Amino acid sequence: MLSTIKHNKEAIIETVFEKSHFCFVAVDENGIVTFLNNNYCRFLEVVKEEAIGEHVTDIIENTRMHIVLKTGEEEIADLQYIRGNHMIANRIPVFSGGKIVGAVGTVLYRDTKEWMKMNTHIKNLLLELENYRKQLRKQTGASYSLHDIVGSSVKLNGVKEKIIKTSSGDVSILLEGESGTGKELFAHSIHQLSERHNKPFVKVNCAAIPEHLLESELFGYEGGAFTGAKREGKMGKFEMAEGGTLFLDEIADMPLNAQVKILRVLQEREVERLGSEETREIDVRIVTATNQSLEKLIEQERFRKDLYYRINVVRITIPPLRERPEDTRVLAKYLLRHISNRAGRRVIDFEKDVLDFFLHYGWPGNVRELENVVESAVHLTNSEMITKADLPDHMQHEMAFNHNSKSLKDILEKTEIEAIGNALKQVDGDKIKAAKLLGIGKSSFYEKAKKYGF
Ligand SMILES: Nc1ncnc2c1ncn2[C@@H]1O[C@H](COP(=O)(O)OP(=O)(O)OP(=O)(O)O)[C@@H](O)[C@H]1O
Repeated sequence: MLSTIKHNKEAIIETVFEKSHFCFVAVDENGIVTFLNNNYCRFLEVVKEEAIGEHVTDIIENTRMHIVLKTGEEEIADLQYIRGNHMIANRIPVFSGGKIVGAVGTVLYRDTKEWMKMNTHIKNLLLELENYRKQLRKQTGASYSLHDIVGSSVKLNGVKEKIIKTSSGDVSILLEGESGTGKELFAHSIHQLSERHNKPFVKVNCAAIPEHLLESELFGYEGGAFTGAKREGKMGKFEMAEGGTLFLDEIADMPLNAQVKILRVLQEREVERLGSEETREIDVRIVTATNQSLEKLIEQERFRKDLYYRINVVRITIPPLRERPEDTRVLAKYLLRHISNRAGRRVIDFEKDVLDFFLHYGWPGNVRELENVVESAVHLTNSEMITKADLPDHMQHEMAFNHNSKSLKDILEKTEIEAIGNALKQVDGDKIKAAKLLGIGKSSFYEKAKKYGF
């Protein structure tokens, strides 16, 4: 390559400067034009011989080449208005022996139309790519990947790393974590990162399907297998996930009968539709999630130990939001952007005290709770900023308290606010019942409720 350049230096320079589509100009340290290629001459409608030797400001409208000579700083992709158009220019100072000896300028696009054409072309390609991605996600059922999981706390990054390490391969993964921590997002990501990514991702929410339907949902049935069954029969979720991933969400709620059958399917790698004697081979990877302790359920004999060992080959624990407060701010901002776009409302940010509060709040409902709080605030706010007044009442109470939460009196008050709020929630706002629940008199309850604004 170097020897080709050496031997054909002039021809190469000629091609780069004269034959390429771009416009080039070079000036010396005083801003005098020393080179202007034919393209640029045509664009400026000047004669080359007459332009060379003139000061660049006399030849090029709105140029900044002389300024770059002074600042010594390059200007890349700058918009320059010239001959009725905005063009896109680069200006680069030339140094020799530590001194500026001139500058070169290139025009990348002679007008914004040219640039727009290129931009539209790229945008169209990106749109096409996104459409293919969407189609694939629709076909496979897995809509999220690791990129959709917002947050970069040490704890969350640790989880992401574990997911990356274990996704390829067929090992069964148990995701555990409190409700709303993002277990489903991680299950999708595992599928997307695995070799099975272009095969189906099928989710079964074990808590949402009535017990008597669970087996037919999972294993399918033959036509006429039971009263009410479809004539043509039905494919079960195991078969639907063939070649891909079956995500069993809320596995702790799986009835014991179904647990036995699932264990058999996992051991034998074959399913039998209800009402059929025929077995069908299946190749499915199992990912499960739980927000309850399976160990406790085993102690209570509500979960089978053998199934537990099958599904718990790799266990990944998703930490609650309160244990990774660094993620709260970025998540809140991401959710605000996402929700306000979807709602078509211009809400751009949170007031500082709201973000500070988010950082210290306990988030018992985790990211789902944060999502709900942002959603309701976007709809309630009257301005472009989310303020304390746009938050749910219980948060406003807590925020008011947090201002001066040092003394024992404050701590007692905080506890009272929490207890009263919780009691009222439990009894649907009935103050008499709430007073009873807390074991205090009616008038004392009314007094406190009034004090705290309930
Ligand atoms: N890190 C994250 N980045 C972006 N969105 C998130 C993140 N974590 C959770 N979410 C969002 O929070 C909501 C709850 O997440 P998800 O349903 O995955 O939680 P879960 O742990 O499966 O809850 P459950 O146990 O109740 O089923 C979803 O809308 C999800 O998109």
